[in-house]
Amino acid sequence: DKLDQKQIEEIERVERSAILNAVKFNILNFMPRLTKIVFRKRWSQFLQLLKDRQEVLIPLIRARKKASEERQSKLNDKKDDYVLSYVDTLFDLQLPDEKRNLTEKEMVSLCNEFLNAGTNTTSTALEWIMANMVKHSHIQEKLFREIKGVVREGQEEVKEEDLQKLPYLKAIILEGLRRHPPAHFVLPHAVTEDVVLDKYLVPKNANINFMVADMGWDPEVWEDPMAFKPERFMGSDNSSGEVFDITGSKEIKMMPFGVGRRICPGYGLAMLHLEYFVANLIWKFEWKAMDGDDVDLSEKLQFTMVMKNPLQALISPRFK
Ligand code: HEM
Repeated sequence: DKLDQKQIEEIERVERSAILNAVKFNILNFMPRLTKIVFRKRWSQFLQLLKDRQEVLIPLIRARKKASEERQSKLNDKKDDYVLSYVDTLFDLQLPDEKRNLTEKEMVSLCNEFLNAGTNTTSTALEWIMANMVKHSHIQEKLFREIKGVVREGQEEVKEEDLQKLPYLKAIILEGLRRHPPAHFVLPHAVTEDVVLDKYLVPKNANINFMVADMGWDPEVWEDPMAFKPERFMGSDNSSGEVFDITGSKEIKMMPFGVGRRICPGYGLAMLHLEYFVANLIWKFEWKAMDGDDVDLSEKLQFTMVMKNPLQALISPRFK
């Protein structure tokens, strides 16, 4: 909140270029000694990007550290309006094995992870869901009617507390995450000891990952998996009748946020954001395809799996 527009644009510039180059730089994770020679130019672009990012974020981290120290020295019994930020939680963190605090560069790396993991994923999911609202006008209409049944006449905004009364909205978000998970894989994991799984040996330290998208499209688990049908998450179509457990604590039918110990720590916030934004975008506007054009759902791998042709739609206010 306290940054000016120029600072925000600078952060956006360095974060955005990291995202746009993520796929290109991926190869540098493998055999750095070799790739430092073979991909010399790519390495120097990557190092420049890190430097740029550090130049933008380190002054902000230092300013925050100063503010938090000043506050500590003045602290008395009175409560103030200080809101603990993510970076505040990093200052006193001790690495248990090395018994040291984080370096500034490590903090930059973590802030970068948090900023990108918390924005790009949600905005990608939102675009896919809205694309499906444009493509399937009957689903959009059904959602609008559901909201109308809950939100009072003349109420400008769908409020956070209204969201829990909108099961069809929730079903649309879940279906969006199943059909178009922003991350087709989770972050790389590794096993800490040799494990035998289904007769296959997974050796200690081996890198493993999970095919998130394919799990959500498995025809043995999901009927007509490539169709966008929110109803599959509603009462009669959902045999247990329970709210779908996105954390996969009992069974894993899809895992757009990963599952277990390393599940996305932001999944609650992400679900809230998606429900809130989709509800309000549909409550306030009617969304239609351009000139009767169909919506192209082709994918492109960026940092997340984005729409190859970004969504274009005609939107008109519902209330004038
Ligand atoms: C629709 C939105 C989102 C999706 C689909 C998503 C998905 C994921 C996935 C698949 C992972 C990897 C899990 C694993 O390695 O097993 C992950 C990790 C992570 N997510 Fe999210 N995420 C979303 C939103 C958010 C938000 C809003 C935040 C923060 C406010 C966030 C912060 C993180 C962080 C920090 C990690 C790394 C955790 C770690 O290293 O263990 N994500 N997310």
